[in-house]
Amino acid sequence: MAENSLSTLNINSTIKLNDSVEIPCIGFGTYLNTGDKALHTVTWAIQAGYRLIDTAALYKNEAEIGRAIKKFGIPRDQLFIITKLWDSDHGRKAATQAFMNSLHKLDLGYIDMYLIHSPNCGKIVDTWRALIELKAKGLVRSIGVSNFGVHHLKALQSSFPNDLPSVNQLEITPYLTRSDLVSYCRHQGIGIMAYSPLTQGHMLKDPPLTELALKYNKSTAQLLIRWSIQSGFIVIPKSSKQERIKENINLFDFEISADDMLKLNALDRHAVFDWDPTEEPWTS
Ligand SMILES: NC(=O)C1=CN([C@@H]2O[C@H](COP(=O)(O)OP(=O)(O)OC[C@H]3O[C@@H](n4cnc5c(N)ncnc54)[C@H](OP(=O)(O)O)[C@@H]3O)[C@@H](O)[C@H]2O)C=CC1
Ligand SMILES: O=C1CO[C@H](CO)[C@@H](O)[C@@H]1O
Repeated sequence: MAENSLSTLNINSTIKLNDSVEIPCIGFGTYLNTGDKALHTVTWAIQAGYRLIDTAALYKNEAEIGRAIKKFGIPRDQLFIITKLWDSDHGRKAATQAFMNSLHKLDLGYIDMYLIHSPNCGKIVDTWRALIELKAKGLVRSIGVSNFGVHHLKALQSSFPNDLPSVNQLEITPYLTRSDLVSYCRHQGIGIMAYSPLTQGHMLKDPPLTELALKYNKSTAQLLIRWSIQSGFIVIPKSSKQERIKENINLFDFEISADDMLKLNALDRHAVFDWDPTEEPWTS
């Protein structure tokens, strides 16, 4: 996937995936936003203009997210809902059942994208077959993976050469650019979705970042999210606070220069702040 054309980027920009599904370039992450917090934050996110919501069975907030969306009353086809299959639910039957549970909890008619949360389970081939069937039945529009390394993708491709994942959701930031994996995904036409784009807060006061943010009169959080979008990634920042939720999508009025993109890329130090299953062995 090519880098985004800057002049055309706006809050409604989408990326066309290898299955022709159009996905918003920015979405709202929801890990740790549970119960009432999930209800309020998703409402604030939709009000602020987010149209993609990222959840997972693991996050235990699917029902609240579905309720918030229905209460808001936005037409279903204006939203893009992602949820994920957890590691304990692999295999054809278990994966199908887990999907149906998520579908039931969200209660939004269909799911836009279903991801295998990680390759840590050992039954990927059977699981992927189940996802292909769910897509064929029209219950999910797009299927993909998360935390897959190049060896996992190659193994999956050898069994399913005509059914590649539409995306690979990965932890990616200027501090963790994963250039080999990103380049492999690009060559295969697999979209890249950047999670933990704010380094989970850890690097937001890093001097090179604060210096650049000052130059653009933006926060370091905005600079990191904009870096992701300009890199051609779909990006899913999370916050539990209304002001930050607004701040994190208010980034279509500036553009990071090519030189500054290089400076940001040079911050790479393979800094992982979440987990990293991309390194795990493939077991099918
Ligand atoms: N597939 C996978 O394995 C994974 C997927 N994800 C997905 O990606 C999403 C985002 O990643 P996540 O790990 O949550 O981390 P993020 O990098 O999005 O960072 C979230 C942290 O940054 C803080 N924060 C948010 N906005 C600002 C701001 N403007 N200024 C200062 N601090 C800010 C938040 O605090 P506060 O809430 O107090 O604002 C929170 O502590 C997840 O919620 C989840 O949906 C994440 C990890 C793994
Ligand atoms: O999606 C996720 C999967 O699990 C991780 C921890 O084990 C979480 O941090 C994360 O948000």
